[in-house]
Amino acid sequence: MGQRAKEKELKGVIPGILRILDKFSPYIRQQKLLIAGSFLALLLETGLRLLEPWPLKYVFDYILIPAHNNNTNLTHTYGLSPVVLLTLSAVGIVVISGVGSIAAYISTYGMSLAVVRVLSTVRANVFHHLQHLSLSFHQKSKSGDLITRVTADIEKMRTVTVKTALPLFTNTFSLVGMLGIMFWLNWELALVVTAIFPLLFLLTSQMISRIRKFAKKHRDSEGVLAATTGETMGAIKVVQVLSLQEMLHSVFSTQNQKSLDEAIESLRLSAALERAVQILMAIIIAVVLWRGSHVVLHKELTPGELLVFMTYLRNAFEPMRKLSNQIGQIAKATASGERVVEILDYEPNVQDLPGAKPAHPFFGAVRFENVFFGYDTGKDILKNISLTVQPGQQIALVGASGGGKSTLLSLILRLYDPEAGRILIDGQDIREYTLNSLRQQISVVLQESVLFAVSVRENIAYGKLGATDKEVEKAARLANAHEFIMNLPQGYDTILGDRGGTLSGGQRQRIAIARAAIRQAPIVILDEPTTGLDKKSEYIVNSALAKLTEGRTTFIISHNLKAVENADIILYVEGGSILEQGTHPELMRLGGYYATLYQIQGIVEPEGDIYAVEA
Ligand SMILES: Nc1ncnc2c1ncn2[C@@H]1O[C@H](COP(=O)(O)OP(=O)(O)OP(=O)(O)O)[C@@H](O)[C@H]1O
Repeated sequence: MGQRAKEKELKGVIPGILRILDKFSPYIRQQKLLIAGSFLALLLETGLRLLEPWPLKYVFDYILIPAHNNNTNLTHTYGLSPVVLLTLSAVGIVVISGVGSIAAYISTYGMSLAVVRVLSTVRANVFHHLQHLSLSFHQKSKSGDLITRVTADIEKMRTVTVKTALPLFTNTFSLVGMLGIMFWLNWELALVVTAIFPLLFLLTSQMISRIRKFAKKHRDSEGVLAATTGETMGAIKVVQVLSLQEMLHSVFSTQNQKSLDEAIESLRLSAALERAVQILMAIIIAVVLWRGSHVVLHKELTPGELLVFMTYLRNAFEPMRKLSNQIGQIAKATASGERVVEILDYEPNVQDLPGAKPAHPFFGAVRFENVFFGYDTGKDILKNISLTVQPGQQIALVGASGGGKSTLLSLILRLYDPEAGRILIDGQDIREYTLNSLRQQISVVLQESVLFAVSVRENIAYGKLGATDKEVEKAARLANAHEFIMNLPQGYDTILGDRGGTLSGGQRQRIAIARAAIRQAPIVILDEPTTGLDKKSEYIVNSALAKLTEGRTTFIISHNLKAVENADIILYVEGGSILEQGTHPELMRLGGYYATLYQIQGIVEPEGDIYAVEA
């Protein structure tokens, strides 16, 4: 492999680290005092580490060797008697090691604290950012994978930075110091030692990018595993009903094996690199010992100095041996970090425009002007939609499945922005309002309302943050939910199961209506809110909805034409266009799509039955 190719491989990790540092720099800057203090302690620790072998040198050169040579007349050295020198050296060993340990403690603790603080801020920000990313991003992402990025990937970065990167940083510092002193003692021997660096560089650069590649694959596979687990657990009822357990188990096992294979490959590469470095180091030690002994015999170096040299080499050896493993770990953490940065790099495509202002309390006039929209570019789902709605009007959207009804209403909430045309509320383009102030004035009840695994009270109060208990109860009464809530084990304080799984469909809808009602929003969106309910539940939910929507601009999607025949405007939507528009009598007179559908429903469903077939 050519030198250029090797450089290219190393380039993967270093820019990765730089990208991560750059993205995290605002959070790192918040900890600058702590980092600076820990760095000073690190300098002191390094200095003392370099001093460690020197007492031995003095004992060897000035006491032991002369004594060994039968020099009974030991001279004073530096004006000190041999006993004082010996005592000072012994005390020196303890003091150097003691103070060095305190400095090491301060630097390790300080740096670790800074890392933990930075990463916990990063994690909180990633979570915040994720919540603000547009629906289009979330619809394309796997939630399990996103969870892994927020949890396991950040945790990986934390452990590796604290346990690996910081010690590596410290070791690199002392290595530089040791090399400086080695050159000062004997440049020839020091050159032999430095000869190892290009070799080390070649070896590690060759392996590092492969380790990183497998680590990234492994992390991605872990994300896929988490996604499969999340998806399966989230839909466990469907899985059991359809007996999908064995099929999903086999999918999971394949993914699991793939993830393990990648993990093993990156472990194997790390281990191979570590052993190779170990052999390299043994060769260097042998050469230095061989050559160093000659130098001592030629009196160019004292035996004590060779001892210092060898001690440095041994001290350097350990970190260097670990270096390969550490670099492997750092490569893995870099892969994790890049996955986190990937999220932070996503810009929400629906966000507050510059100059957006908080909306005034809406009257509820809504206007679509030649609106075009598609989820994927080049494929229009909505085509040239124009519509005018007066405050307080009830608008029903009916038509075939997949015609674009839900999409049309999601544009009012700015879950997506139109590709062409505009939507106005009270005469002003909704993009000129801040997102929050726009959405706060729209209440939504969907077909399957999602409840959170918190108390009933909190679930309702999520509709208006800071709502009082009185407001919650009032909303629940309006939604015909108060009675059944009071019959729950802890009333309003009953904690619901995941996604409200402990309640019936009708009860969930009524809590969702209470959540919508507490907002007292001037615009209400109902997307098939009674689908899937039995007759009795439907009746109760419908009466709650009637109270919720009274006097408010209301958009309702329904497949049951009888349920919406009293609407002020009925829109027949198909293929992304409004094909017919008017009141029930007008559309019946027209004798078009609506009238045909209405008649079909009347034939299939006996008169008065509020159930309807899907169009
Ligand atoms: N997130 C999405 N990404 C890509 N295409 C989508 C997405 N959501 C909906 N679509 C497509 O857009 C079209 C309109 O869907 P939409 O849900 O608005 O129809 P609908 O009239 O509300 O249908 P239904 O009555 O079944 O709810 C469909 O062809 C659908 O497949």
